[in-house]
Amino acid sequence: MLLSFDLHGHLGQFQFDAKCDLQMAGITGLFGPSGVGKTTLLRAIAGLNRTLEGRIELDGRVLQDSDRGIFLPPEQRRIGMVFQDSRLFPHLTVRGNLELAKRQARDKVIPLQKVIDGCGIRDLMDKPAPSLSAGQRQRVAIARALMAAPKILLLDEPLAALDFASRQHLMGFLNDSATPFPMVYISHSVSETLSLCDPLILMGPGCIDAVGPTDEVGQRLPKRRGHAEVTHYDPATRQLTLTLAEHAPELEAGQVVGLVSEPRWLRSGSTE
Ligand SMILES: Nc1ncnc2c1ncn2[C@@H]1O[C@H](COP(=O)(O)OP(=O)(O)OP(=O)(O)O)[C@@H](O)[C@H]1O
Repeated sequence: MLLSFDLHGHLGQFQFDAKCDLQMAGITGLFGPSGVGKTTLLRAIAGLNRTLEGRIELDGRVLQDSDRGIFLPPEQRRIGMVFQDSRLFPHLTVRGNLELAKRQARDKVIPLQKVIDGCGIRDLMDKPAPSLSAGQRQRVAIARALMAAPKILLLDEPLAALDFASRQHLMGFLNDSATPFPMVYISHSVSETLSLCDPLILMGPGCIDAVGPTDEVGQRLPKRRGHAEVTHYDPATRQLTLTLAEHAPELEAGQVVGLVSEPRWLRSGSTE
């Protein structure tokens, strides 16, 4: 399924000019520093941003062509979108939200039970939407977007509110679900992007910097340097325990995170 866009315009002082032809399959990562226009691009593709001029075409269908005065509204684009702070229909339960989405689906529906298990929302089904925590709401928002069976799904930091275990579980499920619904996935986490996404789009300020297979483009992602304190040293096994001094969700338990320089206290066999 081909997604093409050629969009340009201003958002206040911010200048945007991005062009790309993307063969959508699986999960495409959209990566770049804060403020370069990732959300702006996804909102434009979904039809939620009328400020940018230009052309968007998905699977042979023109969604926007400013020269010809074409701008399909979001509900006619069949594009799903999950934001970091997605809202659910507040007057409905979780089940009600999912059933409503299912009614919009035309084909390729994933069985409800599979979505419930994949998103880990079995215990939430009869809860009113406003009673959910941020992480629960996020899981339901992903489930709802999948139930609507969009042509493509745009995910803007969808796992940001989730704990490590839920994130791992959902990443596995999204990976499995990406066959019928190709996805574009924004994340600030380097490890999440590298493990989940292929190909990758790298954005610079208001523009596309690179597009290509994760093997190649992934080399350009920033290498993170973690600051950690030594909280334990066992002289018998010479094993160090480090505690990260900052939140670094992309670093996983058991991962080698760095090198201790000048470990004077190591030589003396003491942690003083
Ligand atoms: N409605 C608006 N009016 C003026 N400027 C805007 C508007 N929306 C976005 N911008 C500006 O456009 C730029 C891109 O914003 P955008 O949210 O798309 O970036 P981003 O790459 O998604 O950032 P982040 O990773 O922090 O979410 C920013 O400089 C932002 O201030």
